Amino acid sequence: MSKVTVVGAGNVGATCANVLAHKDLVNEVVLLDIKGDMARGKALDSWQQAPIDYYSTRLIGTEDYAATADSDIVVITAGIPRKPGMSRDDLIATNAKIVNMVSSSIMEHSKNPIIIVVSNPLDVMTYAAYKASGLDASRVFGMAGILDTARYRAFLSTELNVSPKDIQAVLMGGHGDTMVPLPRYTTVAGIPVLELIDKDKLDAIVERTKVGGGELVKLMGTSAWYAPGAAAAQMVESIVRDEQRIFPCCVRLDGQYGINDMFLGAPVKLGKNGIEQIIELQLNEDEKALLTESAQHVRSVMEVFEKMDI
Ligand SMILES: NC(=O)c1ccc[n+]([C@@H]2O[C@H](COP(=O)([O-])OP(=O)(O)OC[C@H]3O[C@@H](n4cnc5c(N)ncnc54)[C@H](O)[C@@H]3O)[C@@H](O)[C@H]2O)c1
Ligand SMILES: O=C(O)C[C@H](O)C(=O)O
Repeated sequence: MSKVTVVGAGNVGATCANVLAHKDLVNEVVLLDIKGDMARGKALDSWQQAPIDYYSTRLIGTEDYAATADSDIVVITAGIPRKPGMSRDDLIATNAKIVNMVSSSIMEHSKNPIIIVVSNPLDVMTYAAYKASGLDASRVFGMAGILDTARYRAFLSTELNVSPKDIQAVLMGGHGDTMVPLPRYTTVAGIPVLELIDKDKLDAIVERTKVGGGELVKLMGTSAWYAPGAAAAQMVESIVRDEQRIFPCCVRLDGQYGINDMFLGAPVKLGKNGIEQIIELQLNEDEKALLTESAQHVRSVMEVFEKMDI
């Protein structure tokens, strides 16, 4: 694979492009934005970092989809972020149109790319990109779970005073306050987390994780970008290197977990073909109930999307 396009040269997109360049994975990263000069400026700035940080990935900034031709992977970060007091779902009216238009424009220039959606509301925007692109569901998926578990792992790392490198976790459901962190599947260097932390402290961390995006929106007046940009780049890396890594991603469920025809967070294997496998965990009744509640919420936002005149 030789070419990745990142659409949206704002906070998340520019960070993702910069992290990708540092990984030296591909020949070219195209950064596209309706603000062409902003995209050109950020691409040039990142390219001028190459002699300092030693990478060869060329960065091109543009507003012209012709420059995205034959992209292997496209990361969509175009769209507005939320402000304090807003939910991610409040972004749907603006972002559905943007994601729809971006996905169609990408398909005019690339035959069979893999699309990773970042724009919010994530689960429904991934569905929008799937519909507009006409690609197989294994090639259209969303970034959320890596970010949400990273927050959960970071909070646990602070509480337990252990390296975040040693904390493994998985999380399911929609990318919103109904997300489902799974303590039963959380380990610290192989030790079940419940052997290391009191249940009430763990419950507090789970609750903080669920509103982790909102915590940052309150602090900054806009949403996060360092961890989100790096999370999307990590997905690209697993695909380009065909690593077959297992991450929670927003994927189309087709009967798995008893859920049909909707995009929702679940653990998957990521490789050169995109989603190589959806992993079905043996959830207990409580976990299943939380997942059902989360799916119902995403379904209600999907219904809003279906009624929109795009
Ligand atoms: N999935 C996640 O976990 C996650 C994490 C962080 C942010 N997000 C979402 O990502 C999106 C971007 O966030 P941000 O902080 O980078 O916002 P931002 O405002 O910094 O950047 C968005 C960029 O999109 C561009 N844009 C708008 N319409 C466009 C179009 N039609 N074509 C091309 N570019 C267009 C804007 O010009 C802007 O530069 C938001 O919707 C945000 O909610 C999702
Ligand atoms: O919280 C947001 O609005 C952005 C993103 O979904 C996040 O979780 O950081």
